[in-house]
Amino acid sequence: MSGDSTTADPLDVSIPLLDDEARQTARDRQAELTKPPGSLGRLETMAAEIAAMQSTTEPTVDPAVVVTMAADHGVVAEGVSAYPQSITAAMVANFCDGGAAVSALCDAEGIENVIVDMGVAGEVPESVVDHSIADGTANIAAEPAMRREQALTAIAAGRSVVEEHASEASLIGLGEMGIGNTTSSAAITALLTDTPVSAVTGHGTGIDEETKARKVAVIERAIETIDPDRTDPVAVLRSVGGFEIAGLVGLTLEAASRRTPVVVDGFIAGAAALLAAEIEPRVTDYLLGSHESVEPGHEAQLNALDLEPCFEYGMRLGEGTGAAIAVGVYRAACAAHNGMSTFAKAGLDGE
Ligand SMILES: O=C(O)c1ccc[n+]([C@@H]2O[C@H](COP(=O)([O-])O)[C@@H](O)[C@H]2O)c1
Ligand SMILES: Cc1cc2nc[nH]c2cc1C
Repeated sequence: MSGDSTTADPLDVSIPLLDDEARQTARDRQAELTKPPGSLGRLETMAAEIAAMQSTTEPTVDPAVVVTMAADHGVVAEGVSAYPQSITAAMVANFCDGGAAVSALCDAEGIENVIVDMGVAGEVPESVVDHSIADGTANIAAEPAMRREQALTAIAAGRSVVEEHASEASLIGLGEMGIGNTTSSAAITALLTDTPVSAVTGHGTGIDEETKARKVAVIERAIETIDPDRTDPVAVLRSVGGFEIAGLVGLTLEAASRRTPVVVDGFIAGAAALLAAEIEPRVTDYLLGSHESVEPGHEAQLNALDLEPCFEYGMRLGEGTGAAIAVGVYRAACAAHNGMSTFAKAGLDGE
């Protein structure tokens, strides 16, 4: 974002059109590479789409950065998660020690993992990027999660994270951590995809059926009581969202404005992507799929965003784990595209 992020309107974003010429050049090259046309399947399309996003003849994912944003949720007081709130801060410390799943996967893929505190209720290590808005959101069962001004500050913070920690990134993966955030994400998804709450609410960290029924009731009551204007994404975000979700909204908007592809992770990242797309629909041009989450509402998000997942491995962890794995897939697509020989060069053109 140009200028001072504290005074500029965080929703004011200009997203460039995809470069159709670069996409066509990439497709033409794919047809000349030493393989039967189309034989690399979706890897061919992936390379061409990244070329159109980056406006280049040599699409790349490197350097790749996964940003993991963390925050707490007041709604955990309603007993909607299988784990206590303190796990959020504990996992942030684990990210910093390199001991989390996302840490191991980022190490394996040569990805930088940036950890951001957007509103964790508890002590976090000093090495964490600090954009904490408050010690967790309010309980949406009783009141809106945050003030509108807090939502806007969090979006601005997400945008500044790109400038300050991922300005050189060729690709950014969305990651998050926050006990209770599947409740927020289900509420956002129900509101923005016009789907019944029961159809988009899942087992999160592993709750039983009784707890899931309570989770559905809590979300339904929150939506009924707060009754946000569904056509105003910031109203939806501030009513039932979370600080880490708001940060990811800003991150996504800013990355797209810089032609940087964004790999959407699971259900919570998907909720952030839905909100970003409501703010600026062209953001969807710059989104790439990762896995298909076990959370039932993920499918409604992927449909609304017209996003194809790369794999379905039964994952439901978040943190940016799916995005980190997907980087390897997109890297493979770019490597084949850039590194292969053509029929003419390799003397395979039948002469
Ligand atoms: O990414 C997903 O699809 C996903 C699905 C289920 C759970 N999670 C993670 O689990 C936490 C939220 O689960 P819960 O049950 O506390 O709402 C949060 O830290 C997420 O990163 C993530
Ligand atoms: C241990 C643990 C790790 C997580 N990572 C993302 N969400 C999580 C939830 C729990 C409970």
